Amino acid sequence: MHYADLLIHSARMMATLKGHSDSPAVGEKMSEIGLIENGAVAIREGKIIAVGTTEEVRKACLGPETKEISAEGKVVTPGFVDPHTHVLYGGSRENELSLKLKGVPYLDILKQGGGILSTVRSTKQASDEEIKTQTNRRLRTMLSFGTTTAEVKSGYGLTVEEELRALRLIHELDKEQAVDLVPTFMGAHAVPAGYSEEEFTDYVIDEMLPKAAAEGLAEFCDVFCEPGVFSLESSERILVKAQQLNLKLKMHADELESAGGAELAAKLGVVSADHLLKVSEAGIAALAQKGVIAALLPATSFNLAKNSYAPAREMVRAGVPIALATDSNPGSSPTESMPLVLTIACLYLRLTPEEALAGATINAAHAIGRADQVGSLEVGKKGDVLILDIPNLNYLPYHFGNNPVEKVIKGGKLVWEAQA
Ligand SMILES: N=CN[C@@H](CCC(=O)O)C(=O)O
Ligand SMILES: [Zn+2]
Repeated sequence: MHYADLLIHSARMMATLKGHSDSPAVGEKMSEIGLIENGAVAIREGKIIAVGTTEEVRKACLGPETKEISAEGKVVTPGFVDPHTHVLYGGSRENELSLKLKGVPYLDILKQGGGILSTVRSTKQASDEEIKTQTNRRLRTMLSFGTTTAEVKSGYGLTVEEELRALRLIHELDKEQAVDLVPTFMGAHAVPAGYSEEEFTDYVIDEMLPKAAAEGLAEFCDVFCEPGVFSLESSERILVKAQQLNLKLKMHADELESAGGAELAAKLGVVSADHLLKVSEAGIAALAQKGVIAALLPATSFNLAKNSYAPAREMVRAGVPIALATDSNPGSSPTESMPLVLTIACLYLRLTPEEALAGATINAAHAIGRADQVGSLEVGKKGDVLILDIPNLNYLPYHFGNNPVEKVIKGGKLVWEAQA
């Protein structure tokens, strides 16, 4: 055994999330978070080389050059994985708050040329540098709230050039800052003026997807499948084409209306179906049967302020793997905070803190094809570790609206620390 570069020790409680890397945690297994009291984790050259009690890990890998960090009295977890974000954009949409408070529905704002289409305009107007500066600030906030890996979608371009630009910027940002980014192509995010849904679907299939795939710019393809945006039929056509181009699939499904989105997700065998507020019983059964991950976005439900949340308990009972994400975007979820998502997930999705943590780490890693690298504290994985300044796991969702993160370690390096 080699000596560690970094050894984090004496954690009052360390949640390793071990044992779920081959397949996502489902049902009762979502509560098995691999707790170790007085836990320690050792990292060398960016990767985890030992996990166990402080005594065991010190004995195995403490060397003369090893840097040590004490987590005494604190909780240690893997870095959060945020598997659904739209964090790359220009501008903001706080002007839509008053419309929302007057009761104007989200899709009506879009139909009037606002919503997503308003962000498409502000993104187009912004230079590459402006978009990167704004997105970097958001990514830094995500990091400060413990997110070490995040999926990021295009979808505020809606032309070939603008969608490719977004994907290129995601690649550049991935290299330039600490949060690891997984790029998703989402040209089918809204239908711009001047197109029918069918015409724009053809454009996505014939022009956008082949170019995005040819440049190797995206790992996943996602579609906003919702009556009034992209129908089941259009969504299926787009996703089938994406699959032919070797992209992995995701779907925004059954968010605002129950319309067979989950059933289509299961039929296509997508990696994750996201939102699912209005998923049908048959849809839940189909997701469970196909092992499709339900990526739930409770901060979006909270922010849409309609008292409507995904039926998470039914999904856990049915054996659907649950992941949690911020959905960070300028309209339906302008937040970067996974701890806030965990609180809303416990209070309104009725997940236990253990289930919520599994959803925000290992199952989230599965939802973006990274479970071999992140999402748990296990030998061989990236040294992405959080030290949370809380005495136990219940405290994480319990004390809401603040930041419980004391230190963020990414690839064995301290990349963020709370002010003393
Ligand atoms: N629902 C569709 N897309 C995003 C919202 C994007 C926006 O409003 O800008 C979502 O997942 O909530
Ligand atoms: Zn989304």
